[in-house]
Amino acid sequence: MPDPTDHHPSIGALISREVPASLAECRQLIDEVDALLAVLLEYRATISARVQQLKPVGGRAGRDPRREAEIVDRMARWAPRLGPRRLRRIMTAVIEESLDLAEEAPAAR
Ligand SMILES: O=C(O)C(=O)C[C@]1(C(=O)O)C=C[C@@H](O)C=C1
Repeated sequence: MPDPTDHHPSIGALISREVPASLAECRQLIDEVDALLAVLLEYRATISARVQQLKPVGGRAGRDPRREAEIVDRMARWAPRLGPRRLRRIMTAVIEESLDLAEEAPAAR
């Protein structure tokens, strides 16, 4: 898989900055990164809700552990310090919350 920052150069520029030395600057950068994470999580949840409508069995009943393991393994290539164990915990929460949202508010058709 190509480096994801190849397609999103502004993200590449953001993460290639040196980690700041001051608390205020670190928090400012964290706020910037968290805003991006929020936008991406929201978008991911929207796509996941659509997938639930497209699968023969959607929602929690159609949970696919093999697909979830593939997602984590692929992500671990781009987040080697977090690694698969932490990423699995993070992505399990992300996926479960997405399925929960999809049940509450199905994707618009
Ligand atoms: O790919 C799927 O089959 C999905 O339902 C999407 C998704 C996800 O949000 O990534 C959600 C639940 C599955 O267990 C696996 C992945």
